[in-house]
Amino acid sequence: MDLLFLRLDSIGVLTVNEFGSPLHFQSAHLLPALISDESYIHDAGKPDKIRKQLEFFGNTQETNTNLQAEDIDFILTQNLYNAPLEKPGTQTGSPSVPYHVTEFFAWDKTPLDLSAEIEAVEEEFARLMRGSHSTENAKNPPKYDANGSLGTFQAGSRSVLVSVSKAPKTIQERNLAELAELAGTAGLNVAGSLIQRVTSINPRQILSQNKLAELEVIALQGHAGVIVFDGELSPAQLQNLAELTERKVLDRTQLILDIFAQHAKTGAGKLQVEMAQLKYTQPRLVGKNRAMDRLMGGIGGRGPGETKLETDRRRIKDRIAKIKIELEKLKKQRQANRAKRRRYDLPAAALVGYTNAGKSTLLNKLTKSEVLAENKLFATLDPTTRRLRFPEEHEIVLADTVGFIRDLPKELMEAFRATLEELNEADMLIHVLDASHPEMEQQLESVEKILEELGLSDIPRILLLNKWDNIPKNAQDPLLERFSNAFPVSALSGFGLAEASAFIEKTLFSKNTPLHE
Ligand SMILES: Nc1nc2c(ncn2[C@@H]2O[C@H](COP(=O)(O)OP(=O)(O)OP(=O)(O)O)[C@@H](O)[C@H]2O)c(=O)[nH]1
Ligand SMILES: [Mg+2]
Repeated sequence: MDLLFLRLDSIGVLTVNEFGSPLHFQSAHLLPALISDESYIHDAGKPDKIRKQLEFFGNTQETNTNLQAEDIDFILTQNLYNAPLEKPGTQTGSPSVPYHVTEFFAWDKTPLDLSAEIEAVEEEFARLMRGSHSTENAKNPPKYDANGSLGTFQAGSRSVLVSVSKAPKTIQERNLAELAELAGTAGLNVAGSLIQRVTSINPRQILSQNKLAELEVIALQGHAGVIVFDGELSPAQLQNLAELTERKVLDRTQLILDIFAQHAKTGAGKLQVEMAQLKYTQPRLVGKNRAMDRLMGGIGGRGPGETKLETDRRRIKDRIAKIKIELEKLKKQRQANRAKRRRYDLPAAALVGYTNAGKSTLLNKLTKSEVLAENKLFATLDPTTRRLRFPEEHEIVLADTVGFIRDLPKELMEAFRATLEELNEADMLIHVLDASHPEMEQQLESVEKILEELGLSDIPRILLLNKWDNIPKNAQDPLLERFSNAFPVSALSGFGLAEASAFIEKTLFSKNTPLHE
């Protein structure tokens, strides 16, 4: 840990006799880790050796490394030991741990030429870290990245996912599974994960020193340049992390914002996402600025970093003001479009639901169109409307909308309120639920909560249990009993759509339901 955090080239231990004369010497340095997934297989024989080594040095735990018993266990279970421990002094071609410990030398036989070895190791580090975090900024300068920790990352970057929460481990695991999907959609590879259950969240320090050390080791092993936290990091937490790790730190909100930025197609969509990103970045720049104040204080000047931050902040403010005006214009346009539609007096239905539930697939199937539908979160960002013709000359406008997600970041909620405003005008909401998803109950709940927050609970609604083709026969009846008003459908195969459409048509065209006031 000290090699890692204090950036030491090497740590050496010298034992002395009762008169203070040197006896033995042993040293250790970090290695560029080459860990494959298989190397996590536990080998019961070796951990004892590390324990013995630690015991040999007696007080190593307290004075040298602050290692707690818990950390040692962690290191042992993560197989942080290597072949050289067995045959001291020999370095195997592909080490399974990121450090190397030399053999014990009698002091008078110690070969103390470390510099050549360190130089070689550093070269190797530089070579292996290419494509990891060290070159991230140089190749792809992020737009609003004033401190190296906010902003974009390169596609294909390796990441470690972290959950720190009061929730039980099973829930944290579930949330990390969704975070992994988000990370994959954003273009990150997942190299590892870390879960910590806490009794309360520290508003300044999201991870304890020990856990942060674990995280660094996992990231080092997995060559991960990006760390993604589930949930939202406060400016202070982010700032502290940025001081302690050189890796790019993202939280769930930033990840979602990034996906939105990648997927937005229309002018309005892009502006809305940019606005949300700016609003999220702004307070976090201020936070970092204070750290910079403190750092610069020592040499008594205002550093170039700070000046840059100030211009960055001013630019962000200007940009937000400009975007606001643009969005206002677009809103007027949309209102005009809606007014035009109303003149034709076509009833409107909107597809709503959790992201990836199958809304776009359903729109395509019902209206024989080809809007983008794919196995990605937030494939749809820009609302698309299509006409849907029923038998008997009945025609409606069907709108596809952006998918919902649990704990939708409030910046996004605000940004998309304008788009979702269209939902207010809908005469009917078609709630598409992925009935085959292991989290379907939670997804249903999230969607209903968001609909309520948007003030849409009163609009007539139909619930579709989509992806019915994925539901095993014996699970079908219990589902139909549980959701007695819902329609089982498959947007992919078309199963159940005739019944569902008939119900939609009846709701929209029955004389008793006033559609337009
Ligand atoms: N097996 C099965 N897969 C489906 C069905 N409907 C949709 N899918 C798949 O689910 C994935 C997501 O579908 P989309 O239509 O893009 O979902 P969406 O709700 O529009 O998602 P976002 O726009 O990302 O919020 C795609 O890979 C679809 O092929 C279905 O009835 N059965
Ligand atoms: Mg979609």
